Amino acid sequence: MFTDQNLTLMTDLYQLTMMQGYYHYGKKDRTVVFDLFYRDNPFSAAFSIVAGLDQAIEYIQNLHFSPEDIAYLQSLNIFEADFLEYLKDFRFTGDIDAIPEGSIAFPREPLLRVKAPIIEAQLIETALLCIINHQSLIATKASRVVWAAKGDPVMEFGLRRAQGPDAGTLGARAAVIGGCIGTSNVLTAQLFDVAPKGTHSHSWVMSFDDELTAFRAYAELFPDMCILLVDTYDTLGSGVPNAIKVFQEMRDAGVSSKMYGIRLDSGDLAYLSMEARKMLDEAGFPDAIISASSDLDEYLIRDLKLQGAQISLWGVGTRLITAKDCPSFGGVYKLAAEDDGTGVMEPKIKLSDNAVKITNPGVKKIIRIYDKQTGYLRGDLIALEDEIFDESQPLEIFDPENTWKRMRFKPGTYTLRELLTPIFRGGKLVYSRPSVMEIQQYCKAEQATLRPESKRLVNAQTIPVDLSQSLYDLKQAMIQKFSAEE
Ligand SMILES: Nc1ncnc2c1ncn2[C@@H]1O[C@H](COP(=O)(O)OP(=O)(O)OP(=O)(O)O)[C@@H](O)[C@H]1O
Ligand SMILES: O=P(O)(O)OC[C@H]1O[C@H](OP(=O)(O)OP(=O)(O)O)[C@H](O)[C@@H]1O
Ligand SMILES: O=C(O)c1cccnc1
Repeated sequence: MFTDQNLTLMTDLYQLTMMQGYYHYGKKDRTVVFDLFYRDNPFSAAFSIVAGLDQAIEYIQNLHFSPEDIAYLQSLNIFEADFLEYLKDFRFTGDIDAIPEGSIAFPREPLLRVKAPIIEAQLIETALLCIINHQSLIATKASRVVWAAKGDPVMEFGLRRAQGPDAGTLGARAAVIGGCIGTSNVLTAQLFDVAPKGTHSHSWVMSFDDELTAFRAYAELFPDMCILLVDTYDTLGSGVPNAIKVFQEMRDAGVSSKMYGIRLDSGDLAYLSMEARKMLDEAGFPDAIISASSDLDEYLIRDLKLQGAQISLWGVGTRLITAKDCPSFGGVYKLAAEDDGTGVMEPKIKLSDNAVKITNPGVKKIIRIYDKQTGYLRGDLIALEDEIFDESQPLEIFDPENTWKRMRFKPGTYTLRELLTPIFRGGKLVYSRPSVMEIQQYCKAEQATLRPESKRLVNAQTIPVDLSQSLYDLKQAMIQKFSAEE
């Protein structure tokens, strides 16, 4: 199931009952603004990578109630006839702005901003969250795995252990956005024009009378992607020696391979890789690749490197595709403003006893601040949409929780960039959709704007996300007003 199909009923029932309510009470066309944002980075990271926008676009473009959908809703006997009639011509007619896929993002920033009639904006909450939450989670996890691999290529191998076909296929897409060089999932490779990657399995070896014959047969068929799995019987006793025999036979026969080597899939990967490296080097195959898989993640890869593992190609499955140590991305979708009836967008706020759960009111934008000299990201500012920031002026930002914590930037020392990009205007797509490999390149450049301290796997240095003075003042005034009304 993919987002180029009609997924209109892929929503929570309450969105439809509320739509019926907006219709019934004559407020369906009231314009509102919703923000899609999250409150905490997954994996205790200092940032997240946003992904899934392209599927969100397809979802919006295909949004309509088919005759079957309407017949089904009618069969529930909870919707009024005129509302069901209205649904026949339902389409998304609003505006969407979003942070481009592959971007670095931080908590509380609107990743996506929907401005639309309330009846439309309400319906799409669930699907947008489902799509963006999942891919952002996997892209972020992948960026960590790739970071731990320190420049070694990482292949995504998780399909068989993903939480279903969509998670496996779109998760692999997100993994490539996060930096994986390719995926074993051929459907992902086909759909998104990314590299299919792979070796062979134990069953291949076991299906032959002996390991050497299995290796020879594979090498003959696939000399240019000849990564032999050496751990079926005895990694150092037979696997590596048999692989070396086959590499020698290829060389003797004048077969030059673009890519050859071994894969380790069990045992002590550090020890086995170091021993295998020695054996391959001594046999005259210093360019033979040693790849590894076996329940790997960013921590194990880092650890294996610290142990001196001689692995230069990584296959990462289960723990990446399932984001095993943090299985959800926690994005939410909250009302930020509503037309007051005269065309003016009135800010809305959700209060909470928990300060971080109080929403930021109003129609907002995100301004990213870079150090002009180093290009490093210094902080983000969430501001009201009509605010103007001028790089030729000094800029001061402050922590909204601890307002004495301030950062000051002199003119000439910083540059600004607005993150939210127009995607839909009046229901029409106005965004040119980049390819997954273009998004991967952009994501790499994005990550280069972070200092290494912010990419650490544990205790990463956080980056300030502040509110502009105007937004801060508005928020405080609204908190006071609603607290006083209680
Ligand atoms: N040198 C190492 N240091 C830390 N972790 C390692 C090292 N070598 C392997 N590992 C990890 O330890 C775990 C190995 O688990 P385990 O011993 O249960 O299985 P295995 O060696 O893969 O064997 P099998 O597949 O036969 O069950 C994997 O997550 C693997 O990545
Ligand atoms: O360990 P992961 O990170 O999840 O990577 C994917 C795993 O899937 C395969 O194992 P599996 O036992 O399913 O099949 P095999 O017989 O090919 O080893 C492969 O050998 C990896 O170990
Ligand atoms: O090609 C591989 O080596 C592979 C593919 C899927 C899962 N594990 C390994």
